[in-house]
Amino acid sequence: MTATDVTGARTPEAADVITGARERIDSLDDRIIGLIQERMAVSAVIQEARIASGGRRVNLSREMDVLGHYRDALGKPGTALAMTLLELCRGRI
Ligand SMILES: C=C(O[C@@H]1C=C(C(=O)O)C=C[C@H]1O)C(=O)O
Repeated sequence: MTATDVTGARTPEAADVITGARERIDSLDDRIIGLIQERMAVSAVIQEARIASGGRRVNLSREMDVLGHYRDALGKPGTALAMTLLELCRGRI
């Protein structure tokens, strides 16, 4: 397969642009995944502390703030992204 086949570009120049930009996206995705894993670990510390103190794992008012933060920054899809992050961090409810 040529670079143009793999990228869907119709010229070698466009294929070069796409190949370079895809490398940046792959690197960004690795960093995003690392940040999500870090978020999961910090969230777990909070949940464990609350449960050990006799509280509940989930705190809905805080989750509303998190959802609002993502919605304000990213619009409606931000809410869906935040819901997925919350599920990753505290499991399904
Ligand atoms: C981390 C917390 O605990 C839970 C997980 C949250 C999160 O991952 O953002 C938010 C609220 C809680 O349901 C918290 O209360 O801050």
